[in-house]
Amino acid sequence: MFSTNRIANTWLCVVLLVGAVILRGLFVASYRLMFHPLSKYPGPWLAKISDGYSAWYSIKVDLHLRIEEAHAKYGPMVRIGPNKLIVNSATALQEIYRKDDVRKAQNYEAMLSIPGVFNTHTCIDKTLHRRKRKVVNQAFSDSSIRAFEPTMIKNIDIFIDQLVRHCQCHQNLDEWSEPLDMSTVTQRLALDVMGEFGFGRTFDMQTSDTNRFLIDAIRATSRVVGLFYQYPRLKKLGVEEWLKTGIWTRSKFGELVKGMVQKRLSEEADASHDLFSFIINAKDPETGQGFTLEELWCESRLFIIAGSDTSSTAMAAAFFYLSRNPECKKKLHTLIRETFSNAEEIRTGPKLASCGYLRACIDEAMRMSPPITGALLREVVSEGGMVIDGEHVSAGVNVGTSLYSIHHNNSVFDNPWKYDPNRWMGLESESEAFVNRQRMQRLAFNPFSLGSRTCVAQTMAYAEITITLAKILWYFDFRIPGGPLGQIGAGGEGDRTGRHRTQEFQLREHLTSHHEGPYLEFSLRSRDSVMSQ
Ligand code: HEM
Repeated sequence: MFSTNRIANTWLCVVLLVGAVILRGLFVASYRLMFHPLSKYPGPWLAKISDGYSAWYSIKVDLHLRIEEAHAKYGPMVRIGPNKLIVNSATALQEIYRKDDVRKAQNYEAMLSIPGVFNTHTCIDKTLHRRKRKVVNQAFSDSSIRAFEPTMIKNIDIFIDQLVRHCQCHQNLDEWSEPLDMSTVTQRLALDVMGEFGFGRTFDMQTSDTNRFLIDAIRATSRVVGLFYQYPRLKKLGVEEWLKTGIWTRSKFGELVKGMVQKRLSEEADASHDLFSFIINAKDPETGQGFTLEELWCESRLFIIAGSDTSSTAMAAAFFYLSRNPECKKKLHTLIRETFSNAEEIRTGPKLASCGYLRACIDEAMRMSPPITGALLREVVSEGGMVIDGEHVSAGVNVGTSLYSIHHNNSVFDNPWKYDPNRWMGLESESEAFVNRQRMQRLAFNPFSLGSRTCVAQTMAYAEITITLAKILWYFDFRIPGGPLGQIGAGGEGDRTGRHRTQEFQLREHLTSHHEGPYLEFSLRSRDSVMSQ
């Protein structure tokens, strides 16, 4: 009798609890659908009531495609989360990222690997960010990048050397190498450059297997962090513990970074020209405090991820588009041979700067496949809210523009899904309409974001990508292999998820992006060019 009552009571409690949860859910959903300041904006209905929508598509690495689809269906202003308004216009982009009415959204806090420890990228507080950025800016000044350039070129030359070996120098000039996955080799190069830039020592990714787990570790870290960025509550609920994805490689990554930081700290600040030579002794002008050990770890992790994944995406994308647009590649081959008299001349300076078409090909690759594809969220903090494209948006709302969508917005870019570097070439005799169009394009093109939170490393990234491409074009020709390998990295005809464009390099978004291919075959352009190696 007693136990029957107990069972009945337990059931009653369970039913009441489930009922309360359902009621609360219904209440929250009704509020978000009908009374929330964003209730008048269109969007997928699930996105309006829960961040679960963004989280799900973040897991599927497709969120940029779903946002693009929502813009096509609903127009330039779409609600992609209960509190997220995404606006697809060049004017909104300028208003959101350049104005002082916003700061980084609280979602960035979900990226922290140590609670309470922010790095330059995750800082939400504007004052703290200004102080960190001031220190980090020194490492990226023009003179600093110039001083680092020989080390960068040393690593690019290892890349070239490996390719020459891959081509097996003894072959006939008209023979082609085995296909090579450009995503993998550019990731290795970018990581070696970041190792040198961050800690004054290479990861030896290009020449040894030891640290190659880093590629998987970075991908696993970015996927987990990207998920929490979309749905911060998941982190608070302790979901990280359940996510076994890459836990082993992620902790190995953490140990490697800690080891490198410790080793670097045991040396003099100026032992090498790297990020640490600037931040080891930097002091906050107000508190007199320097970076703590935990801050150094977090800053280092950021640089390794932000600095490698992005540059390698840009390089892999450029190889993809050039291999599919032989007329552009041919023009570049001629340009590089006409501009430089030998490969050693290929470094930053007036000659490289004069290669406008090379820069146009790189920019066009980043327009088509931006290394960061998503909407970088900003919270409106001005008390009275702010106006975006004529619409009043209340304080507390998260706003953003998807880089992928704005880069394919057909009111800004003619034929936006076509790889066309000429759209970046200023042709003097063009009409006023053409000049206005170009001005609009420039306003909308923002692979490095804009305003006070723009990428700190633009100059360095362009130097790395431009020198690498120019050297490859100097030494090699490349082509797509036949068969299925040649299709890796491209969209598939008939795909219904937004990946149907066969001429588009496909990115899998998780904050930064992962990608595969293109697989390319290489052939040396002339033996003389290798002899000078
Ligand atoms: C093609 C290469 C690159 C692209 C397209 C790129 C893109 C971006 C973008 C879009 C942001 C803004 C992120 C946000 O608002 O959440 C950013 C920030 C940042 N990037 Fe890059 N990046 C590149 C290369 C690099 C490299 C090589 C480094 C380091 C060596 C780097 C370090 C950073 C840092 C520290 C920030 C945070 C800046 C701040 O908030 O003050 N990036 N990058």
